[in-house]
Amino acid sequence: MAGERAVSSVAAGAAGSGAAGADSASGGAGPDERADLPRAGDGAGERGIASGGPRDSGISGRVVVPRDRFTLDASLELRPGERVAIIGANGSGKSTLLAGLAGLTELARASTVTLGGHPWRSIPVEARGIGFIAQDGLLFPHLSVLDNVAFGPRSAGRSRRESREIAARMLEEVRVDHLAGAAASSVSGGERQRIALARALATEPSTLLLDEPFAALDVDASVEVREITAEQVRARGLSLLLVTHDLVDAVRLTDCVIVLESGKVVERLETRDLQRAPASAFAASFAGLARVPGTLATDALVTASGARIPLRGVEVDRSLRVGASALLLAAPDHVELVDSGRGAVGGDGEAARTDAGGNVAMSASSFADAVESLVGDGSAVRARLRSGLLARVDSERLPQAGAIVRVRIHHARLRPAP
Ligand SMILES: Nc1ncnc2c1ncn2[C@@H]1O[C@H](COP(=O)(O)OP(=O)(O)OP(=O)(O)O)[C@@H](O)[C@H]1O
Repeated sequence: MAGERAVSSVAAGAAGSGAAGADSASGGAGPDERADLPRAGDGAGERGIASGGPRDSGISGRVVVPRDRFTLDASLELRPGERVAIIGANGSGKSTLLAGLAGLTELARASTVTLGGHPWRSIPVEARGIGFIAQDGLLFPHLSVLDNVAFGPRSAGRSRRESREIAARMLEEVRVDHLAGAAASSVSGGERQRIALARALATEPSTLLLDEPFAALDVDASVEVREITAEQVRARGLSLLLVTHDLVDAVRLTDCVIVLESGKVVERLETRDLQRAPASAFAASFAGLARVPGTLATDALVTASGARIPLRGVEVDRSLRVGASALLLAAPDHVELVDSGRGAVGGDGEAARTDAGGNVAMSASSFADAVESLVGDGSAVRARLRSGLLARVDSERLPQAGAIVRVRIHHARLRPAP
């Protein structure tokens, strides 16, 4: 998206303030279709859009945008007040989806998006009640902080004095009122994102579109801006679409997560289920879980890439039958290297017994595996094991790649393979 954002910086700055973006410029419905809807310049901004109008209503339908390698074709359902995280690998189309809804990228004719039941194109951008914040804030560098925030209300037809009063109030709400007179080009990253939030809020949006708004900030600033954003979103009952690569953002700010893969929605789940029941590989890795394909060999043992993993500490889905393909989901913090064992993987000496049907039941709680590599995970080091599991490691006693180790799972889930 970088190129598009750069050329659209004025529109992006204005998107939070309701100025025309790409798709309104590209036409859309004729005058009759829009008769009951607010228009640019008809004073809608001064009165605010009446409740029950598009601003208060959900967004739903297909967003279609052709891209270089694929066509984004994402079905979306955002109910009023709902907060949704959009996650996916780099280049999966997350920013394209947001840019399309912000009016910064033209939607293809095949799109069927509606806002409150009205066709998207029939509603002028400034009447959609959408605020947009990009990773780098996109403030107008030649304006003061106050004038950046006043831009939206001013464009919507408010007087200069009124617009500045609104701006001052918004800056106070996000706790950067002391910067009102500063040049926008002189503020820090954290301040810039708060000002961008104030600017979006000054247009009284009902939906906020946030494209990795905390990603360029240092840890302290990102915590502060995230908390202020959460505060405002909740206090105002805003709907939210948040593009993020950060589990904390999703958990703190959203109720629901959609996963994009090559422009398609491949999974939608509640945020609280991210660490419990992610179906896609991306959602599992986003949640920090190892996702290990294996086979339920007995009712007490799963085999995975040569490792024979006892199911002690593992919650097994009731529908799984012996012999079925399964997925073991485990957070690295719940997988411990108990010592560097010896011998071949699988020949691990657990106390095993054979039941009447010839199935092997394991009584041991640990098993042998091999360290494939060490991987960084934020501030922690993890061991990637041959089975596919990730284990926490003591940074004072890092195992060697290739070492045979004993592993104990304290908590994990075993689900049917998708
Ligand atoms: N203006 C454009 N025209 C055509 N293709 C584009 C344009 N901008 C981006 N793309 C391509 O569209 C695809 C999706 O890009 P997009 O920026 O939406 O992905 P993303 O999921 O937001 O990625 P990231 O996580 O890296 O920000 C990529 O293949 C990208 O190269």
